[in-house]
Amino acid sequence: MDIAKVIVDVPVRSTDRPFDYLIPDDLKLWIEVGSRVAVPFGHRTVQGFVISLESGEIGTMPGLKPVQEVLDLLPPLSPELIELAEWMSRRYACRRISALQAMLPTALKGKAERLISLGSAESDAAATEDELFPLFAEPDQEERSITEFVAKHGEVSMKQLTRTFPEAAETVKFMLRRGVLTESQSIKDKMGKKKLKTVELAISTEMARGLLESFPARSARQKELLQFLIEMEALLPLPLKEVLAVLQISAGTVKGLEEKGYIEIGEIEVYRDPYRGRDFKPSVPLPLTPEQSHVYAAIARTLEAQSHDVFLLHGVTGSGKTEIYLQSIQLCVDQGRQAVVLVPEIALTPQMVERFKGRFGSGVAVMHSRLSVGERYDEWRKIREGKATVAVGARSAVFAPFVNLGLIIVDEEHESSYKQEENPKYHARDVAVRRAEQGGAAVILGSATPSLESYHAARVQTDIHFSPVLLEMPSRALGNELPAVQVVDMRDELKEGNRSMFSRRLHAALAERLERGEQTVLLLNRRGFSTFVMCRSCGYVAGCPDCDISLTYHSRSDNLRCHYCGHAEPAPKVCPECASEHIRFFGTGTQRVEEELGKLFPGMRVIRMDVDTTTEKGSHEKLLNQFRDKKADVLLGTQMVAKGLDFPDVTLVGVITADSALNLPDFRAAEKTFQLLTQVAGRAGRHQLPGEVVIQSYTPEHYSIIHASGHDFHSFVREELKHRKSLHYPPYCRLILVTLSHEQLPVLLRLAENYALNLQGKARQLRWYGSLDKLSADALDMLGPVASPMPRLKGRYRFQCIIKWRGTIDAIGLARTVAEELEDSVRDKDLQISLDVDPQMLM
Ligand SMILES: Nc1ncnc2c1ncn2[C@@H]1O[C@H](COP(=O)(O)OP(=O)(O)OP(=O)(O)O)[C@@H](O)[C@H]1O
Ligand SMILES: [Zn+2]
Ligand SMILES: [Zn+2]
Repeated sequence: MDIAKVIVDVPVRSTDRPFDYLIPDDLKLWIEVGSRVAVPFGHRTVQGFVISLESGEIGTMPGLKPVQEVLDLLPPLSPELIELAEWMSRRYACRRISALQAMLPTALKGKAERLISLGSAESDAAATEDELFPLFAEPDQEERSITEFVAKHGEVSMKQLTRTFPEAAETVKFMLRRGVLTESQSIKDKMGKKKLKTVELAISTEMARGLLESFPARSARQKELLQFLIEMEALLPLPLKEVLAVLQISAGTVKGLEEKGYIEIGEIEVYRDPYRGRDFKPSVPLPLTPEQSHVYAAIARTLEAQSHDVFLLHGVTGSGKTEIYLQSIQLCVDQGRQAVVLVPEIALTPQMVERFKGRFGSGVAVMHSRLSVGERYDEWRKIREGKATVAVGARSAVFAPFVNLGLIIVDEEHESSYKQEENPKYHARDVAVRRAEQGGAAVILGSATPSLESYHAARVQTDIHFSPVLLEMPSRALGNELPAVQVVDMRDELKEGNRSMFSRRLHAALAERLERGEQTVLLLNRRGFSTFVMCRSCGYVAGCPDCDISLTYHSRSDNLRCHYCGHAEPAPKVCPECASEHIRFFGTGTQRVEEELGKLFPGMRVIRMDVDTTTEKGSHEKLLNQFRDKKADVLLGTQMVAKGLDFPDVTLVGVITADSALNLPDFRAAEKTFQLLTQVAGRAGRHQLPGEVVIQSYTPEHYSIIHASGHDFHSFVREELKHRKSLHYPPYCRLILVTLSHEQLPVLLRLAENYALNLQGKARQLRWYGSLDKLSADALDMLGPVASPMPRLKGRYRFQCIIKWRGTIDAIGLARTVAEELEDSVRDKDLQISLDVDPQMLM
C-alpha cells in the first residue's frame, strides 16, 4: 500500500471528497483504514481520516504529499464505522467529515498546533557552536538560551516558547529567518490520557532484602520505604501518592532511594471512571414471565444464529422490557460479542445505569453529556481497547467503537431526542438499524409507545423504513394492573369557581397521599407553554428584538430572556406600550407550582426537577436519590420526571396541564402528547401498591387524551394514522426540511423562490413531481417557500420549503444538488441552506 485516501477536516464543501497522500515507509505498518492522520493541506497541517488504502505507481503520481504523522496507536475508527459514515453522508445530506467527527469523543477533535525545533543543519547532535551560529562568532546570551531550550526539548510549542521567553519575539523571528529555528505543525488533541505516578523495586526482592541489613542508620526513612515495597511485592507497582500517604514520607525520600538505583518511578495510564468508588447492587437474571419468555425466545433465535433482525418490542410501562434487554445482552456477551444500549439523555438516570452495572459490572462503559470531556474520552477508550463489552449511552453511543457488535438496543425508541438537531442531523435509531444490518447484528427497539413510523413499518411492509418484527408485552411483569386514570375538565373547574391550578380531584388525591405517607409525581408539560409577559390592558407581549418569539421570564434574575439567541433585558414594571401596571407573567412554571403547593399543603416536602435545578453535575442523581429515600413527598418536574423511574411508593401521578403542546405547529403534537401522558402515567403503582393518575386538561375530548387515559395504544394509532394518511405526513411519506437564511429579507425571498422553482423544475424533468394523492409509487411534492415558524434567528431571516416524497426516488440527492447549484451560482457568502432529512421538528 502506497497511497492513503484521506477525508480532511476542512469545513468547506469543495473538500468533501477523499484526497490522496503518500504513505512514507516508516508509517506503512501504522496506517490502517480508520486511522487518524495529520496531513499537509494548502499551507496548513490538518487532521484527516484514512478511508481506504491503495497501491499505486508512485512515479505516476508526481506532486503527492506524504502523510505527516499517525495520531493514535489504535485507529479510532473501524472500517465498519468508515462505511457507516459514508452512508450517513448520503442519507442525511451531510459532509463526510461531519459524519466522521460525530463518531469521536470531543477529546479527539484535534487542532493544529505550531511547533518550533532546531533548523535542519543545526539539529545534528554533533553540531558545534560555530556551525550553529555561522554568521556570528558570538551569539548573544538570549539566542544561546533559546537554542539550548529548544535543543533540550527537541520540539516546543509556540506557547511554551513565548511563556519561557516573553521578551524574545524579535530574536525568535530572526532565528527563524536564518534557519536556526524551524517551524512545523502538528495536530494536538484536546485531552490527554490521565497518568498516575507509580513506584516499584528496581532490583530483585532478594537483593533488596540483603540491602536492608546494611542500610545506613541516617536513612531510616528510605529503609522504611524499601521494607514496605518488599512486603508489598505482590502488589507492585503501587501508586506513588498512596505510598507517600501510608508511610507519611516525603517525595525527597523516594527520590533519594531512586537515585541509589534501588527503586523506579514509573507511570501508568488510568481511566477517569465517573462511577469509581460506587457500589452497584449485583443483580442476577430473573425467571422470565410467560410473556417475557415468548419475546426472549424470538430474540435469542436471532442472536444464536448471529444474524440480523430488527425487533420492535412494544411492552406497556412496567412490562419488564429492561429484563429482556439484560438477558439478551448476556447471551450476546457470552458469544464473545458486544452490545450497545441507547437511552434518551434525560432517561439516562443513575437508576438506569445501576441496572446495567449491577448485571455486567465494570464491563459497562457509560457515555452521556453530563460526563466531563476527559471522562467521556476514557469511557470511549475502554470500548476501543476492548476493556468494555457493553456501552450504555445517549444518542452518540451508537458509534461506540466495538469491533464485534452483536446487539444494539434502542430504549424508548419513539423519543425525538434521538434525532440530532445540529449537523450531521442523524437519527440514532436509523443509524443503529443501518449499523446492525452492515455488521450482522440484532436490534431491539423498545417502547411502551412506539413511534408511528416504527409501528407502521412493523405492521405493513413499507418501503420508507426498515421492517421490524413486532413483539408485544401487554401486561406488567409483576402482575399488577395499569393505574386507573381520571381526566378532569379544567373548564368545569373554572365554571364552578375553582381558580387554582389544582382541580379538586387532584387536590384531594394529593392530600390522601400525604396522609398515607405515599409519594406523588407531578408533571408540568412545559412544551409550548412558556412563561411570557403580557399586558392585560392592551395585549402587548414582550418579544425578542431579533428572533420574533416571546421572551421568557426568569424570576431568579428578574429579567426576560430569549431562549433562541440569549438576548436578555430587565422585566418591565409597567407596560412599554400603554404604561399600564397590569403587566403580568403568564404561564405556569415549575416554580409557581412549587409555591402553590407550599400554600395549599404547608409542610409538604417537594423536590423540583427542571433545567434550573439540574444544571450542576450530579444534581439530577442527587434529587432522584432523595426522592427514592423518601426525603420528599412530591417529585415535581418537566418531561424529566416522565421516563424510566421505578419507585415502589409512588401511587399518584398528576399532570397539571395535559394539552399545552397540542396547539403547536407540529404534525406530531398528538403523538407526543399521547406518549408523554402514557409514560408518566406508567410511573404510578409499579409495585405492590395500586396507582392512580389524574390528568387535568382544557380539551379532554381530544383523542390523544382519551386514548392515553384508557392505556389504549392501538386505538390511538388507528385514529392518528387516519389523520396522517389524509394529510400526507409520515409514515405515509418522508419529509425533507430545507431552510434558507440570509441577513437581507429581499435577497432571501428571491433565493428561496429560486430554490423552489429549480427543485420543482428538476423533479418535473425526472417525472417525479406531482401530488401524493395520486396512486404512483414514486412521488414528490413541495410546500413553500414560507417563513419558518422561527422567522428570524440571531439577526438572520429564515424561509423554508418542505419536500414530501415517497418511493425509491433519490429525493435527498435532488434536494442537495439543487441547494449546491444555487450556492454556486449566486456566490453569496451570507446565504445558508440547511437540509434536514426526516426532521423531528419543522422549525
Ligand atoms: N421476570 C420478572 N420477575 C420479577 N420481576 C420482574 C421481572 N421482570 C421485570 N420485573 C420487575 O418489574 C418492574 C418493571 O420492569 P421494568 O422497569 O423493566 O419495565 P419496563 O418495561 O422497562 O418499564 P418502563 O417502560 O415503564 O420503563 C421492575 O421493578 C422489575 O424489576
Ligand atoms: Zn399595555
Ligand atoms: Zn432572540
